[in-house]
Amino acid sequence: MPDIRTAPVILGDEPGSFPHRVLAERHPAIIEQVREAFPYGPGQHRALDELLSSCTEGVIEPLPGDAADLELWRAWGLDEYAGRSWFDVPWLWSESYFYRRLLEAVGYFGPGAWQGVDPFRPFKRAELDAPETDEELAALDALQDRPERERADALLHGSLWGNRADLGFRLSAEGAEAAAPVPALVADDSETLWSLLPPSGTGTLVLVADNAGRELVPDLLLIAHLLTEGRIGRAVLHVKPYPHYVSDATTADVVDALRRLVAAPGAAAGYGRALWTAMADGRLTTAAHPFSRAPLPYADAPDDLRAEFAAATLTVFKGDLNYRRLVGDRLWPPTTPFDEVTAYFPGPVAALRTLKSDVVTGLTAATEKALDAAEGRHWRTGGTHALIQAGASHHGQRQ
Ligand SMILES: O=P(O)(O)OC[C@@]1(O)O[C@H](CO)[C@@H](O)[C@@H]1O
Repeated sequence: MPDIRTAPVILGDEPGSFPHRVLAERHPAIIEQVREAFPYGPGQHRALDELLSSCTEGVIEPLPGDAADLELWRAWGLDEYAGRSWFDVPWLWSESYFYRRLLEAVGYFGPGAWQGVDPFRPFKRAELDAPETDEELAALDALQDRPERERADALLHGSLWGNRADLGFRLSAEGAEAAAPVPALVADDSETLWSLLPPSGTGTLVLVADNAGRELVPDLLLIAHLLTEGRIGRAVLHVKPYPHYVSDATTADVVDALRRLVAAPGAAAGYGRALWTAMADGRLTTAAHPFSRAPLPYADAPDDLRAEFAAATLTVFKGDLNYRRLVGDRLWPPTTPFDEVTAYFPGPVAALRTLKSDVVTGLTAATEKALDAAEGRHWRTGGTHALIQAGASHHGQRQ
């Protein structure tokens, strides 16, 4: 049985590795993409230049002394990592801190006229307005006459594969959407997941969202279905309090997605109206907990968040980053049981994720062997495979 304390934490220090490429190539590309998308002034250009040289050849700089979240970041490890190379500290930490610094550089935290302006908004909007979104919404019309379980499965898969539409990922994986996923699902615990949400259920679903746009829309459709069909009585949608990892959803993105749904033709508008009503009467709420953007695994979640997860009927984590944080950003042997790495979690938990980083658990030895034989390491990061994992037997013990 693998020892969960000894699987190595992923760093970005190995040239040629996926994490190294993210730090050395993706982050500079994101800086340039954001710079080109806005008519920023000289101060912002200077700050972006400084961030570019810091993250490629410099060291991690501390936050300004008056930053409102300074104490939070100190509690999350800033004092330990400041002064070290971005490549030598845990990759999860390094990436998360990069996004914090990017917001700083463009004046997101103010004071000033750029306070609160999401540097990723143009990309999120473009995706929401894309013709592909129209096509996906139009496909709902054909679903309406199908039995409940069939609709539930279709919407679960919509939410799962919606995770491929992550904008940051596309910067370095153009074409992944068109590639044939073989086998598409490397693990499928959907029966367990549905058994946790029976049609007569009245419980609470916590959905920890990932990306805005073409991922958030199907997440919302799934929630609408579960509420309307009585599989849950309430849903809490956890989003980020600040823009993060390019396309991560914030409350503003939820508003955009809901407005998009209610304005759509056909069945989509009905889902949108059901959600709008559920927001008004409190059956659907959004949450933006500070820990949602922490550079740490969910095993380190604070007590208030643990209590919320403990009280939920099911907590669903969406996407690659949330998966890394749920199981720990470590190089697990892929056959490490999902139940084992999530044993600390205080309630029933599920993950819906396309594979876009090296972390994976819960595979059978045969699946791992077949994937390695067919693709080498590419299946881990290419975004062409996905998993549905769920576990109900938890002790909630801290690691
Ligand atoms: O969480 P998401 O949106 O599914 O994916 C986030 C991601 O694009 O960012 C990281 C690299 O920057 C990887 O974990 C993953 O590829």
